[in-house]
Amino acid sequence: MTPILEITNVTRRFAGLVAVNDVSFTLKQGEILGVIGPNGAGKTTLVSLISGTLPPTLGDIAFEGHSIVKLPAYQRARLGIGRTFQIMRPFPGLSVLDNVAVGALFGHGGGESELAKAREQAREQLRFVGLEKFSDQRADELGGPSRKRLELAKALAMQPKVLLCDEVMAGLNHVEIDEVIDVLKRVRERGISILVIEHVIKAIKSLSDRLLVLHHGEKIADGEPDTVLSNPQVVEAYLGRKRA
Ligand SMILES: Nc1ncnc2c1ncn2[C@@H]1O[C@H](COP(=O)(O)OP(=O)(O)OP(=O)(O)O)[C@@H](O)[C@H]1O
Repeated sequence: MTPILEITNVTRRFAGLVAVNDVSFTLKQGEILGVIGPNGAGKTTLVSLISGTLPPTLGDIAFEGHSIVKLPAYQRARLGIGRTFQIMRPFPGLSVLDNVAVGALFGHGGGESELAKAREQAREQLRFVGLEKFSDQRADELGGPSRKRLELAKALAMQPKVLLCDEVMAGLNHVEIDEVIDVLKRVRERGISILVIEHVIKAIKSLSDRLLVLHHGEKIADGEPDTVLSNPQVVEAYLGRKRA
């Protein structure tokens, strides 16, 4: 079966710095792939390269077997690539409901053409992530944990086939992390493939089918979570440093 995403020899340079260095991997249909690595390893850059907010310097990215590397971000979103942002950016003057409705209006397949339908779709996503009771509140008045859920609801309203999650658990407590894990597992049950960047090892281990490790922009491991986490190079590069 063709992988839903195929990243081939992708490199991204910023002036003298190589943020992502010749990285290749696939995301299979219906898979949850965890991406870990120390600060500055290139994780967010990788998500930006896939979603199209940054072009790669070299390499190719294919979605459902077709190269998307020349497409702008909005076209990739319409094909079915949704993402959350590490730095959350709700539209400040809009309600929680309308923040999500914007995603529904512009999402996969061109989105809902009418606002009423978009709001209905937004309501469904807010129910799904457990934020329905905040629907009429202004988005910029939400607390941190709820903003993380809002990011997820916004991305889901675009009806993606692939969801790219950039640290949706950062700053959450254990209970909130378990709730987000539950939401992401239910997202996968809907048939959506997920690439998730996370620093919380316990969370990403319980969530992911496979783990990929980046270090200084290079892929240093890719495989079954227990095997990857006991790889000496990974322990040295990531876990060792984190404990220090
Ligand atoms: N727009 C940019 N211009 C210049 N350098 C950048 C830019 N974006 C990222 N970088 C650099 O690229 C490297 C990789 O950054 P990136 O944000 O992808 O890492 P990360 O693994 O997501 O880190 P963190 O875990 O801290 O979020 C870093 O050295 C960063 O400073």
